[in-house]
Amino acid sequence: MTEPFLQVTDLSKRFGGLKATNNVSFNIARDEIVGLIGPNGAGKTTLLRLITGILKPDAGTIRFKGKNITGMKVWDIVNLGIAGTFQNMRPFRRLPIIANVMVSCLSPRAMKTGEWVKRIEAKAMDALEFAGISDMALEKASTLSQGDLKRLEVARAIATEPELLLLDEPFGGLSPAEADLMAQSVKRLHKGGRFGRLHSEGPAMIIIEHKLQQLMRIVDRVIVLNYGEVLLESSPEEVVKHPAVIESYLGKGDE
Ligand SMILES: Nc1ncnc2c1ncn2[C@@H]1O[C@H](COP(=O)(O)OP(=O)(O)OP(=O)(O)O)[C@@H](O)[C@H]1O
Repeated sequence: MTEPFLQVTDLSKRFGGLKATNNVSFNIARDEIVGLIGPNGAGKTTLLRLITGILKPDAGTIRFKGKNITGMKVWDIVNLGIAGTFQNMRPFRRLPIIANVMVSCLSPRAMKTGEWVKRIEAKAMDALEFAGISDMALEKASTLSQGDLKRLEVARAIATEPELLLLDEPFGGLSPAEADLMAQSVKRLHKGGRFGRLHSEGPAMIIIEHKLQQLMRIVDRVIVLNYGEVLLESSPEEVVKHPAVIESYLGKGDE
């Protein structure tokens, strides 16, 4: 039997007495886009941070392409092909926006031997173009709005040419029209191909998002978290109909 692409088993993480992630198990297939939803504080961001190695779990395992990556360093996990964007965005604020993306292009995974700075710059520019902020490339990252910081994070993540992309609220801070465009771009990226000099293998994706309208249009499956546990795992159509989801999540309105 072939190993699942990503396999999370009995994952738990506590912060003091709080069980932020409680015995969470799920698999992701190579060709999937999966939505991760749930009320504020349900443990969504914690779960993605555990997968990328920013946080270490107290218990459980994470396997990627058959390899146990539990507790590995972030940089090593990036090099295996997992990249993420996170709410707590910390760019190099004094550097130009394009330099922030060039740093990602310099990861051993993304950089081909003998590549010249000009080529890396061109690749970073393509990533910025994909994210819709190439016109601001030479401005300092400190000048970016919240919404544009999000786009910078997307550009930085895709510049590593990941096989698994973890997006934390990619539509946050964007207007409905901008969110629609970003959703289309995300879907296009998932299909894979060339974006200028950037090659996309068509990454599998896990997307945290409160803007369900845009999210449900692009995902194959949805995992609903509540109090750190998996409440439900189903198709978008089933999830939006589920009484527990309507009560605990949709009832509060599609923000
Ligand atoms: N570093 C930390 N130290 C202590 N508590 C934390 C830490 N990170 C998260 N928590 C707590 O863990 C719980 C889960 O937080 P998390 O950010 O994962 O939820 P979330 O589902 O992503 O929420 P939101 O939709 O608001 O972003 C929350 O109660 C949060 O306060």
